[in-house]
Amino acid sequence: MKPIQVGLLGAGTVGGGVFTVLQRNHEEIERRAGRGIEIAVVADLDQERAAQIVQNRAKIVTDAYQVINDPTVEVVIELIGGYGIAKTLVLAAIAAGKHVVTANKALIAVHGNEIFAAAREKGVIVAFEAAVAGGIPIIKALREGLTANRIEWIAGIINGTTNFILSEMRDKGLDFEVVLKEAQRLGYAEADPTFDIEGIDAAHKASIMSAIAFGVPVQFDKAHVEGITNLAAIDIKYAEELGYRIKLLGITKRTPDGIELRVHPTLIPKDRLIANVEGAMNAVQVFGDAVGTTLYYGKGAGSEPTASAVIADLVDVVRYQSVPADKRVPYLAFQEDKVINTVVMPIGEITTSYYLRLKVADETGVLANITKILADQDISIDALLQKEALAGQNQTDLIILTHKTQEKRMLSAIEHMTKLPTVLGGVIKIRLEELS
Ligand SMILES: NC(=O)c1ccc[n+]([C@@H]2O[C@H](COP(=O)([O-])OP(=O)(O)OC[C@H]3O[C@@H](n4cnc5c(N)ncnc54)[C@H](O)[C@@H]3O)[C@@H](O)[C@H]2O)c1
Ligand SMILES: N[C@@H](CCO)C(=O)O
Ligand code: NA
Repeated sequence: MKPIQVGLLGAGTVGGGVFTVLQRNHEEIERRAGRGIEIAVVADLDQERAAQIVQNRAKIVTDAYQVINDPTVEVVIELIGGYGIAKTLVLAAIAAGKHVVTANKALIAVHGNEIFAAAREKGVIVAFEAAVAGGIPIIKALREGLTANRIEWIAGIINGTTNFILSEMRDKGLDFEVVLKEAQRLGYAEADPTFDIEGIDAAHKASIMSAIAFGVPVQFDKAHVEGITNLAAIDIKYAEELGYRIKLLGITKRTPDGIELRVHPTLIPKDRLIANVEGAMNAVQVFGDAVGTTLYYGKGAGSEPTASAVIADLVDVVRYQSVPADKRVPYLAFQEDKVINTVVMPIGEITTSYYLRLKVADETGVLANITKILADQDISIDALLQKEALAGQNQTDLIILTHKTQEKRMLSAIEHMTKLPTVLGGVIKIRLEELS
């Protein structure tokens, strides 16, 4: 049988990996798929770079529509990125009746509902394993492997760039900017690295996982997003002293009042496996009612790890293209007419524990005032660390860990604390999750 003909849009970091891995493992891949896979035509605006990557293994064109409209092309891989032209091209490919494989989490998170609706109409597959946690088969795990479970929550380190930055800053004392440049050089960072450092990329991925876990539409616009740019080195240090590590987590939880969907720096107990995921590595922890906790670990970025997921999707297309559309695993794991519009709770409504850092005057009665404010909001203290005042200074750092409370109660307590004359400056608040 003739190999399935694939068209590639965007021959960059990931596209290069797809060529390399397909070539190196073509025998194994064909034995698994039951049919060869051949990238026949590639579109890239940067002809020079594309030529270096493609190395005469496929025809190269500049115009993406030449790929989409090529009658021999059955599957289009979209590796351009972003939700601008990529959206137009993916919808055009679907309209032309092509199956689509994409690594583009921004596109799926923002326009996924529209794209899946168009694909359903045309009966084509849209596969996006590479979009969440790169090479880790987390989409497959959530959609298929865990399908017996009522999933309760997911928490993941799903952005390699920020995990790399946090690890290098902590271990080597390197500056934020230096580490970010290195992440860019290694090909981990997004075209616009603010997507990484401001938590947007992680929120894209968390929104996709949330939809698949809970049978809700993709709701990136409802996610609460905080990145790592306001995180101070001193908080990483104090967290360590208290037995915690700070990670940028993407979290989604089922609660009786709705779904929590949030990305922010989070304290995690140091002895949790996920707390020890370092460098650009990713890990996703999923709690299902039947299976309990499961953990998925691996490379979430980089050329070949991401290509691993793209090619797995290509193999799925080969295997399932002849299966009638309504008999395939649904795009978002739940049957389309069973997707429910469960509310995503505003951040004030969520419940979690907290780390607080206050700069306080080194005077008697300071602590009593602060603990009273917390008690008034019904917030219970779990641990307290008061640093010794430096010689000649009559101010000191006070660190408080609380038990779980509602965010709006905490915000109210912080407002009251800030008004105390003995609390100097703002109160730093970082959320804390036990993940057990
Ligand atoms: N790099 C990673 O580790 C990684 C991991 C997971 C997912 N992704 C996702 O994979 C996608 C590709 O990432 P990448 O790192 O390979 O990007 P890249 O910037 O290395 O490659 C993108 C390529 O697309 C080309 N391009 C841009 N506009 C085009 C157009 N209109 N027509 C044709 N080609 C065009 C560019 O010239 C470039 O060669 C993105 O969606 C990214 O978020 C990347
Ligand atoms: N910029 C992303 C690439 C993988 O999606 C990261 O750093 O994880
Ligand atoms: Na993946």
